[in-house]
Amino acid sequence: MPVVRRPRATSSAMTTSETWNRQRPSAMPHHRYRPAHHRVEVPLVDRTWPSRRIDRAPLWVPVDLRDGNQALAEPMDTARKRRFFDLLITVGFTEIEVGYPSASRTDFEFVRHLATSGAVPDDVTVVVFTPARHDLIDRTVDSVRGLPNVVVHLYTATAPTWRDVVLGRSRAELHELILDAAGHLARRVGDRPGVRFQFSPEVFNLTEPDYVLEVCDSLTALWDAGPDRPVVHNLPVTVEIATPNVYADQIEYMDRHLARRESVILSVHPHNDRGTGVACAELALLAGAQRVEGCLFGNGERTGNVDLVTLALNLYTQGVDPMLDFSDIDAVREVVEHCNRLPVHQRHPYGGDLVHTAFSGTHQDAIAKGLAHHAKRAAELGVPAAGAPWDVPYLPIDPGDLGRTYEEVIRINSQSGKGGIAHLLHRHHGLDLPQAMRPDFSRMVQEVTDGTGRELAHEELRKLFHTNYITPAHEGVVTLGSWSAVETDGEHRFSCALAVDGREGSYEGVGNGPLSAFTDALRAAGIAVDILAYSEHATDTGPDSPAAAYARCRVDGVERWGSGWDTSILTASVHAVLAAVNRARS
Ligand SMILES: CC(=O)SCCNC(=O)CCNC(=O)[C@H](O)C(C)(C)COP(=O)(O)OP(=O)(O)OC[C@H]1O[C@@H](n2cnc3c(N)ncnc32)[C@H](O)[C@@H]1OP(=O)(O)O
Ligand SMILES: CC(C)C(=O)C(=O)O
Repeated sequence: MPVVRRPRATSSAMTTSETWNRQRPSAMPHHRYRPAHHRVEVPLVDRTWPSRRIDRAPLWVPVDLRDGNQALAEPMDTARKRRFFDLLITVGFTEIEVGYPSASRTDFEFVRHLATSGAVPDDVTVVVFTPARHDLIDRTVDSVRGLPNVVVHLYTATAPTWRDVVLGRSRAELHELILDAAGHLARRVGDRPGVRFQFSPEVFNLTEPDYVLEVCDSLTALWDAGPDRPVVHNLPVTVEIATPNVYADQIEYMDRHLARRESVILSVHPHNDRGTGVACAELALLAGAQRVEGCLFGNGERTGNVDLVTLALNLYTQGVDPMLDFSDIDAVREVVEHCNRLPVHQRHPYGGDLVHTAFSGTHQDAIAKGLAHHAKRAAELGVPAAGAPWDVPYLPIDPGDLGRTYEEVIRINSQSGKGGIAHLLHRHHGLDLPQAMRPDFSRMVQEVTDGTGRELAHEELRKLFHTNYITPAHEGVVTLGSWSAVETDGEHRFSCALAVDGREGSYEGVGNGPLSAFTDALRAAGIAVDILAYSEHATDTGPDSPAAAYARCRVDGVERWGSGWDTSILTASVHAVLAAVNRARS
């Protein structure tokens, strides 16, 4: 039998990974697929985009009413489109793709509705989409009659597989078809002021770069673009097939080589098939893109168009004005969900229900400390908390900036810890548990959440705290009847009626404070009590606000926490000690 030798490892990394990486080959037929670099080659070696920064917002162009709409099981009717359009205006978009007028009567009529209803503000440009067919171009041009600012967007797929399989045309034949359609469009538009042109070589990311340049440059010339009437060349990732750095190289290459560059607006249109649409758009901006097409919350064909909300708020959290207003993100989401009839995922960046919420203990602890630190910092700077620089762990954005409250930032389940629990009790019920008491209550909460497997709302936390730490003062084996505490010349005297295990009696104690006098009275009743820790605070502002008191006591050798809650601080503190006594003796 021949000896099969394993090839020797060529690097130390390989040797190491052979020892720790024990994954097994999958049974899936990965050999059916080709790596991206076999399908697309970008002649760029001296790329500069990796060391650039994005310091301003691009021109955002929402395509929800066209690309998003064409991906819906039930396309929007005029009422839904209008609601979406109005939202886009409110958010601040100034260029909006409104439809594919030659596709359907609904789309055509919506554009006519915009042209005749006064819905389009003077500074807003409407984009309409058309394939390269004379009859469909005619219908498109008819649709925009009366609209003052229009971009007519012509598209044709240019990638080899589409040329060969879908359109059945060679490079030259397809180029000819595009020029013919673009010429027809230009003739139909004539010298109408306020109309500009856009071209998308669909599947740009799989098209040979020299072919894209050839086609785009010829259109720039045909449409006679100039800096005052620039053409938009929109270079889509129609279907993602490569890592985002490849797209960035493609865009930088186009940025450097497109003719009459000052007369061209370089636009990008990423989809999200590999889940990297946002990364593609951001790297494309580094690489020279000036305009981004996408949809709110990433609706669109298959896995969606790039999400403009995420892109804009990513910029915002870098201190860059996104030029869009998402200060009521839930209202935006509500309209988008209504119009698309699709839900936004709970984990969706920025807009999902759960994205500002921490369930896990260490995250909650850090957030609670971070929020307290933020409030302190704002006070030191003399500015409202909403105006102070934001640097709170685990929260990349202040939920308040999106119109969210802090209510949902921390929620409690079995993954939670003492920091989060204390934060909720404090925030919602004014109970500021002493640090040393927090682990004790946290264990109690953990027992419930582990036992039920479910979340505990802040009201349930309060009840649990109340039942375990406050109620025992009133319902234990030691009950306190009428009592009084007086001070004479620095000496405190505590007189009370006590029932211990059902035996009633009157007792007195003295001490250097009311609580030590109370423990002295308890000692007289046969209960040895040491107060090991004690604290108290008002639970709200104002003279009538209740006080909370916390006491850790050693009672006949057993240590327990107790708590009291009363409008009188003294009563609260007496109850706290009594609750600890009862917990120790139960
Ligand atoms: C990446 C994108 O999002 S592209 C936009 C996709 N959006 C849509 O398709 C929604 C709206 N579309 C429609 O309503 C219809 O497809 C229409 C009205 C445009 C055309 O309808 P139909 O005439 O019935 O053709 P059909 O839908 O089958 O489209 C395929 C034909 O269009 C051709 N075609 C595809 N893209 C283009 C284009 N950009 N320019 C010209 N022709 C094109 C195909 O080659 C094919 O032609 P063939 O019939 O000669 O083989
Ligand atoms: C044609 C362009 C704009 C497009 O929608 C795409 O490629 O996804």
